[in-house]
Amino acid sequence: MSTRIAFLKGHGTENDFVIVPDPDNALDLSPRTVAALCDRRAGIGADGVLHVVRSAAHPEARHLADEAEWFMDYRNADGSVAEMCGNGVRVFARYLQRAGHAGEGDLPIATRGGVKHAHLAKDEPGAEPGTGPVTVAMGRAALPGGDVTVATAHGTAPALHVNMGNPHAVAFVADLADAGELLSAPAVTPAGAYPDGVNVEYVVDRGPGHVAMRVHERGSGETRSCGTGACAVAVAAARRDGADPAVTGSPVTYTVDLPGGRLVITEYPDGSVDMTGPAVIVAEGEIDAEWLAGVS
Ligand SMILES: N[C@@H](CCC[C@H](N)C(=O)O)C(=O)O
Repeated sequence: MSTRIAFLKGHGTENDFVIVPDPDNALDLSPRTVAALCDRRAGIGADGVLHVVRSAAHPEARHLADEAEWFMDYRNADGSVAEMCGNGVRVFARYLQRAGHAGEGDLPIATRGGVKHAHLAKDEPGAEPGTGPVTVAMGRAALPGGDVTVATAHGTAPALHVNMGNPHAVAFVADLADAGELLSAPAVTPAGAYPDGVNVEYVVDRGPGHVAMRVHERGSGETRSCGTGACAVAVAAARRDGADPAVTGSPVTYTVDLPGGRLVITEYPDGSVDMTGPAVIVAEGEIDAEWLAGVS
């Protein structure tokens, strides 16, 4: 009889995750293991893994344990590690709520990009419990400057370098189809602009304060949504539109439509960025430990 390991499946605007609760950090989630879990044919299938560990039990988060009880050990679908995942934080918060580790209201979550504060909204009257939107205080965007271009077989576009804890190149284009099929990562010039790789966003305007985007994620390919990407896009759009909350003293909000849904992003005069969107748990199950050992 094989041992079984609990998992859940969840998504935020269809950026989907295998959630692996492991409070004591007892599992060895190697890059191969993560890639096998995320495999959409031979595994469970997801854009990434949310490894749920107590901060005190993880060497990368121990120093944050006084601020946040839980550490989101996020991995991309290819097994690589990333600093932050915006949709992941919302889904992670929803999991903690469902598991009884958190209630409605504020919830600090440790990430490799520092502690992020999630806010689980009250459910609408009559709605299923645990279905309200989740807002995450994402911190400040950094715009290091420098000219960057992104290229696919379909063409080349100028892009803005934005860091939301993880790296992004944001390109405004005439049509989202201009990015082509995005089956492989767009080439970025200059080659050394992103030594650790980059997430690339293609953006079109939908109206005042309203954009739509596609994204090719580092380590996961084209996904149906990217929370940090939507924040990077909103900040890039605001600067392009001549709106800088630090200068005007007024917050700026952008609605960002993604293939998997809608996120609302607000940047405040102190530079902090909030992201609001849905977070859904769709299934719970058990991973066969023998299978996992075989693929690791
Ligand atoms: N989908 C995520 C971003 C996940 C990390 C990214 N692929 C990277 O390597 O930086 C989000 O919602 O932010």
